[in-house]
Amino acid sequence: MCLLLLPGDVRVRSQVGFESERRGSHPYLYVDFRGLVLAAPSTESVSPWGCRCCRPLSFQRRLAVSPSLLCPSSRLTLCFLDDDYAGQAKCMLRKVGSWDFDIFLFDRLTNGNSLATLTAHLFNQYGLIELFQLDVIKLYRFLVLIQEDYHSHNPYHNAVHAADVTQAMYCYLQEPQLSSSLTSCDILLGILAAATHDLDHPGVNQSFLIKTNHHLASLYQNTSVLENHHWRSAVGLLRQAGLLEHLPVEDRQNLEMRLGSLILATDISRQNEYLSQFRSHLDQDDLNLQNSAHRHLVLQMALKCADICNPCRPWELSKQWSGKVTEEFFNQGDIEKKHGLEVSPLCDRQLDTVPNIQTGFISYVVEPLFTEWRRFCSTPLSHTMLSHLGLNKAHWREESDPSNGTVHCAQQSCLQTM
Ligand SMILES: Nc1ncnc2c1ncn2[C@@H]1O[C@@H]2COP(=O)(O)O[C@H]2[C@H]1O
Ligand SMILES: [Zn+2]
Repeated sequence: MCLLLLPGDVRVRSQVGFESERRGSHPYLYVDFRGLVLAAPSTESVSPWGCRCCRPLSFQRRLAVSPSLLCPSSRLTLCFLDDDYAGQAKCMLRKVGSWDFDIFLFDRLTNGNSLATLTAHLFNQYGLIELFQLDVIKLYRFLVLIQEDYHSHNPYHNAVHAADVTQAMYCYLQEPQLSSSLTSCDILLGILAAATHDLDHPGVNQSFLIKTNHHLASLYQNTSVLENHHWRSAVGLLRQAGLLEHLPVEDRQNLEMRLGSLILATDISRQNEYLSQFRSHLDQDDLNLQNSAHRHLVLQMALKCADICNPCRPWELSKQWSGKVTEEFFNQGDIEKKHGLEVSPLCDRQLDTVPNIQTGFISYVVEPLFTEWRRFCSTPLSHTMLSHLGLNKAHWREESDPSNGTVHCAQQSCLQTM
């Protein structure tokens, strides 16, 4: 059984090629989805793999081009993978629940389509399409829309980060305590929230938006500005794709509200609020996963963990994320300097260093969260994550300049400004 829509699938490639020749420049899309072959005219739903205009092709072949409805200023390209790459990507998905899943490799093997591919796979794996009677074409359309709504030029807040968070979320959803109590609605929301939690991220933080009088800051009254925007963007794309339009209006509204509550929980400046609430439940040992409010809190905590789990990944993966997030911070600092604005904490490439930022972030933000998570979920995965975290912190400590101890304090105050 083929669980995955991969553009490299031989059937997909050959049928598109055939239709493409027969119909001139309007190829049909044929997608293998759980053994089902679907067809959709490209003029209606375009490529499930989205617009390549902003993203350089890696090492794969460009075989067909179709007009774009998603990106009118450019043309959509259907890129098909060599069978080798498709095979390797499919192979990787068999281990989608492994903590050492290499999302960077997966993104290359799917030609930059890790988010859409992974999310579609998880929808399939959980049977969400049948459970929620989803229209697969609308689902593809939605997945393409979200993938393309991430800014590919952001070093960190791009679709690969969203794919990484979605993969981590899947690992947490598989934890026995969660898998035995979550409803299919919780699972749908968990995956949707992970995939959309940073939609349309501009690559700068909230304090930058506030001090530059960005319209989003005034729209959301300087409160969880980015997270509100990610949520509203997600709702906009859900409605645009019509993915949930067949559901009763109250159910749809309820899903949208819960989605918002999950995404808003990723506001790192509010971490202590969520953490104290979670900690007090753990202290009183009163979390009851039959209670929907408690399950929702656990989902919020799971998403928060997934969002900042990169320092808990094996070193080779973790250090890549550290480099990317710092590059984005420093880019912001460069813009601030250029415009004579005060440089935000951690954003000064002349003063801040990757090792110092990492040791501070791990000690003050990541460790406290994952320590509580392990109290809740004392599983091999939780122990593995904390063990990587300790090793990675030791790596960064070795590399950090001992004379630069002030950065750790800066990191604490930075919880307010991230
Ligand atoms: N490895 C890291 N080092 C420093 N900050 C990080 C790291 N990973 C995530 N973050 C910050 O944590 C924030 C979590 O929410 P965001 O994804 O919006 O933005 C993230 C970054 O600002
Ligand atoms: Zn994020």
